Amino acid sequence: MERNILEIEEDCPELIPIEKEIQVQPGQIPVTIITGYLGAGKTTLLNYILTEQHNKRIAVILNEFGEGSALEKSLAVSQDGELYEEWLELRNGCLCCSVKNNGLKAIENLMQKKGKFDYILLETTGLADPGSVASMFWVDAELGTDIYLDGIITIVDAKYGIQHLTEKKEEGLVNEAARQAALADLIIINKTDLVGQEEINHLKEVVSSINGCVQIIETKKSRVNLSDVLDLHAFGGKASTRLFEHFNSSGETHLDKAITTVTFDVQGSVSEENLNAYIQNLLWEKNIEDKTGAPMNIIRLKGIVSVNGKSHKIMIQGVHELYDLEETPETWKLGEQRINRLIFIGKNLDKKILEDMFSATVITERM
Ligand SMILES: Nc1nc2c(ncn2[C@@H]2O[C@H](COP(=O)(O)OP(=O)(O)OP(=O)(O)O)[C@@H](O)[C@H]2O)c(=O)[nH]1
Ligand SMILES: [Zn+2]
Repeated sequence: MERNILEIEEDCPELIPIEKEIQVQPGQIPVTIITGYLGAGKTTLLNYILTEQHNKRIAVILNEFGEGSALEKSLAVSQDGELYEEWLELRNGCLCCSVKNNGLKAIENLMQKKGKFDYILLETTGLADPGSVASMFWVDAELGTDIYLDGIITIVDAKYGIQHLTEKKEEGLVNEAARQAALADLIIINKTDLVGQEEINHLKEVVSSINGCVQIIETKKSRVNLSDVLDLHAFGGKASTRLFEHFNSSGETHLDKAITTVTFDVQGSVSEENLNAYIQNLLWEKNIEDKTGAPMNIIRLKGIVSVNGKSHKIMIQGVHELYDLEETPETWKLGEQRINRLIFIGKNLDKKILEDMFSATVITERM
């Protein structure tokens, strides 16, 4: 069954940042990961930002070694072996360098120029799993004191996006494009000059069927408003979030075997121990199965929960096997219903099973 996009948007609980800047450590620099399939327009976006006048000091790490593409670009880089380590200072205050790997080394080098920039944009290779890049910022404590992950932006080619997103892979292999869409906090449908509005709308439906809670914008030549792409605070990490009040999940999934989004609301307060066990069974043990016996595979997990005995709302953030329970600055108000809201994006998800198992972690109806 086809769902219309407006409906999907209404269905989605949004994680809305409040008091945006408050929790960020002074001096911590946000990093946004720019991902998207080969040739979707990542470098175009970053070049656009590098050449626009915007009064921001942005450090941009370009991936000039797009695997399987841009042969001449990679030749140019390899001619001068060290070139990719070199940071170029541009007239509009931006810094730029190009790298041939996932760019983390470049970030480490960049941190020696601390004070010269306020924001980092990192392009991944077209076939990269942005989740594993994002994970580095979580597990690398040293990086983590200097920078925080602001969000993952996925660029989708308006013309070839559907083909990339729906391409069948051999059993056990992931569809890279679909994974990139699943992990996105913002999706940019680029190259809209190449197709009609009807095709764009169809692509939006496919994108929404994978990631039901993502904001989507349309661009030509990756031209965006900077304010649309920066400071998303998608991981909340150091920022506080709350979930949007309206929430009517249909939780319907229609593309069999494909990546889908499941959301639900459960009332009460959970036991922290049981909650951890629930998440770990899902993310680590992968021993929770759908009705057909296929293990659920969670790519992205977000939520706000009420943990028994805690006055503050707790935020859950997960990417692949990594997850965090973090206390937000927001407290549960006196008499406020304690509603736990969860969003799962992944494969073989069964809403009823996920919800029932979550409900089993609830130990008090209210406090
Ligand atoms: N028609 C059209 N072409 C575009 C648009 N945006 C980018 N392109 C072209 O698409 C090609 C690929 O763009 P890039 O920005 O290099 O794509 P990328 O995602 O960085 O590619 P890789 O790093 O190789 O994966 C370039 O030739 C761009 O000029 C657009 O909106 N419309
Ligand atoms: Zn590129």
